[in-house]
Amino acid sequence: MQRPYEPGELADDTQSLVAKLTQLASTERLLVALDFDGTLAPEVDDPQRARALPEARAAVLRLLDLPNTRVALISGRAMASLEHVANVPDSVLLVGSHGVEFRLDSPDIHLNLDTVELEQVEVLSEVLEDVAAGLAHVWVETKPAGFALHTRLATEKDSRIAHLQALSETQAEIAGLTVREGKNVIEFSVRSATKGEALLHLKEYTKATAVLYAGDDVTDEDAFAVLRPRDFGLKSGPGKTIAEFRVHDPREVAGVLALLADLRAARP
Ligand SMILES: O=P(O)(O)OC[C@H]1O[C@H](O[C@H]2O[C@H](CO)[C@@H](O)[C@H](O)[C@H]2O)[C@H](O)[C@@H](O)[C@@H]1O
Repeated sequence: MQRPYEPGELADDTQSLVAKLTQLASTERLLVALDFDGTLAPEVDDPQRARALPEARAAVLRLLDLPNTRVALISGRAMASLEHVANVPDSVLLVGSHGVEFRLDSPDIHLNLDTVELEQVEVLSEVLEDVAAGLAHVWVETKPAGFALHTRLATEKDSRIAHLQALSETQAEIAGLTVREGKNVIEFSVRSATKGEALLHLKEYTKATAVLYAGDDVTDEDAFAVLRPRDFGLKSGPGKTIAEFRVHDPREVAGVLALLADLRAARP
């Protein structure tokens, strides 16, 4: 088992990270918004088996208990899948399907696809299931307003074919489709929404005076893009980013969240 994270083990530029985190911790109303896969939970082959690291979960629960502090998860997962894998108290605000689905302080989740969208979902399903059927280890995950085509366990060649076929065949059938490329996945949605729009909505909803956003994938860049100078952007893992700070992996994300909880709990 890995030993617990110690402050001082953070990746690059620890001093400025701690200084900015200290400033963030003193804000009046704090929103901590977190991506799930690759940020709180290490990547695994079966999406339904992904779980937040125990230390990440513990830090989230500590933050949740602090006054004037809200915690949100903003994920590409469908809401039902996010609820299942995250298994967090109802007071955590949830955003699913990259900003298409919201679970705020009431249990109701409204989506209400119109007739055209419902037809598009059906066409998408047929096209993508067809692509997946012809290639080994390529499979389709269903979401309320679209689908994710997973290629994690496929060969590089099959993965390329899957992406090319899925892109050309879906776009030939449906105009204006939202397409998002992620880690070993390509996603198609009949509703357009971004994590940036979701974060702005949550910021307004919580009346937050400052925000921490942490994420690891390309779609998280939309959320980093709406952060203001007083906010805190944290990228988990490698890859191009506009986030101000970076750590190596979910374990280090958990370390940052634990330190934020310490700093916020200790503020006068
Ligand atoms: O926005 P996120 O919370 O990061 O969700 C992004 C996608 O996560 C899931 O897929 C990814 O994680 C899986 C589990 O580690 C992995 O097997 C897969 O290769 C990754 O792409 C989820 O299945 C997708 O629906 C999410 O959009």
